[in-house]
Amino acid sequence: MPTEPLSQKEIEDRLRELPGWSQEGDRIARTYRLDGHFAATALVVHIARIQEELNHHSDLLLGYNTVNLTVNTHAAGGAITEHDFELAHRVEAVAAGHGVR
Ligand SMILES: C[C@H](O)[C@H](O)[C@H]1CNC2=NC(N)=NC(=O)C2=N1
Repeated sequence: MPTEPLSQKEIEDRLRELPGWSQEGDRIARTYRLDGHFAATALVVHIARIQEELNHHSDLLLGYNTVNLTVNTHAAGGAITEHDFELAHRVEAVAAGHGVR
């Protein structure tokens, strides 16, 4: 998959396909709200497995019942690339199963 930086229009077009996701500076971001701390922690573990499989890793912030994910592509100098959106879609595909609100 290419690691070329996406243009601002490409980023905005792709974010429209990802309700709940937004651009925060040079990253794309999402916060999930779960039903308690253990559920939030379980989602973090699941995300970690996906990230290892993709070899693409976000920064995750675990709160009491929230998981905040922010990501960009280090290999592209911290730009937003297709890798970041691939991760976002993979996480979205499993998040509902964790009972996100
Ligand atoms: C060597 C290894 O493939 C790279 O460091 C991978 C690991 N995880 C990564 N994660 C992110 N967010 N960006 C990268 O460029 C990246 N590269």
